[in-house]
Amino acid sequence: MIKAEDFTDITYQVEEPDAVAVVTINRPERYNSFRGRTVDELIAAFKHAWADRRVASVILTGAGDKAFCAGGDVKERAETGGYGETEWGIFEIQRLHQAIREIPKPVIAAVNGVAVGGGHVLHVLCDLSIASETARFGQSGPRVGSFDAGYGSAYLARVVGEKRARQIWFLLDLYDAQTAERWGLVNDVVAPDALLDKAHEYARKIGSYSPTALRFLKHSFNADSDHLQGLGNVAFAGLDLFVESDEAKEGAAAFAEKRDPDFSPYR
Ligand SMILES: CC(C)(COP(=O)(O)OP(=O)(O)OC[C@H]1O[C@@H](n2cnc3c(N)ncnc32)[C@H](O)[C@@H]1OP(=O)(O)O)[C@@H](O)C(=O)NCCC(=O)NCCSC(=O)c1cc(O)c2ccccc2c1O
Repeated sequence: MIKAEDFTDITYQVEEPDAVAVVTINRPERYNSFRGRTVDELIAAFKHAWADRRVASVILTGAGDKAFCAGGDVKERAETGGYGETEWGIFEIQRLHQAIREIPKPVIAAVNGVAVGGGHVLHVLCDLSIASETARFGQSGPRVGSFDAGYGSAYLARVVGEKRARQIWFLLDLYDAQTAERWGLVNDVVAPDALLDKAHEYARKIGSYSPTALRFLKHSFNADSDHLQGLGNVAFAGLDLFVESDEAKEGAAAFAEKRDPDFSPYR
């Protein structure tokens, strides 16, 4: 497992007064999109936080004021056909989803900018989400030749309801923080410079409560939707094959070349 001092794509800090681990995706030049290395580091960070008795909750955020996370690094995918080197030679995004759900401590997303594609899925999987007033939310897979037919769609529908989830995935618009709050996609909306303070306020409260009670509650909330993991296994197996196709490659290439994709041959 990657040691915290070797992290290149994220930063990891334990802030003891609030008993919180702050995990920051640190690729602002790529809108904090993730490659394989980023995903490996995020998994390691959640394991560090899980094992550390000083930590009662985790804040997940992005560096800078533009992006929380723009999902998979589409430029890397367009250039290399994949998401780059990883520790085990596997792109372990599903393991990251599991780590966020299974760590027996609440995870708070502090959404500081765009949360799009796989980055939107990350915040949806967090236990709580706080948005900056400037945050924007949405999915983009069908525009760039991708989809998340596991938690990213089925669990999203539990959060916002079927119609809104289908709207998010079929229209691919971006929604502002106020709309996200109205839809129940985020718990709070605050001014950009108050975002981390609000996240720490949540963490401080959580840190004062019984960790065992919180652990049972988190597992209990999860139990009802844990079977979606199986759906995710099917979906990601399909996605691995789909991203190899000309149709999916057209989506990634169009994004990198700053043009509209032409999916008409694949109808
Ligand atoms: C995020 C945006 C809506 C922001 O739009 P805006 O107009 O504000 O900014 P720009 O478009 O000018 O972007 C600024 C700058 O950042 C670069 N950038 C943005 N997003 C990415 C990205 N995802 N990868 C790489 N680089 C990115 C952008 O190119 C600009 O750089 P310049 O050098 O040109 O200045 C908008 O940018 C946007 O729509 N971005 C793409 C969002 C997206 O499609 N994400 C990927 C979805 S697919 C995915 O997430 C995914 C997840 C998985 O878990 C998978 C698992 C297995 C296989 C595939 C998976 C997968 O595809």
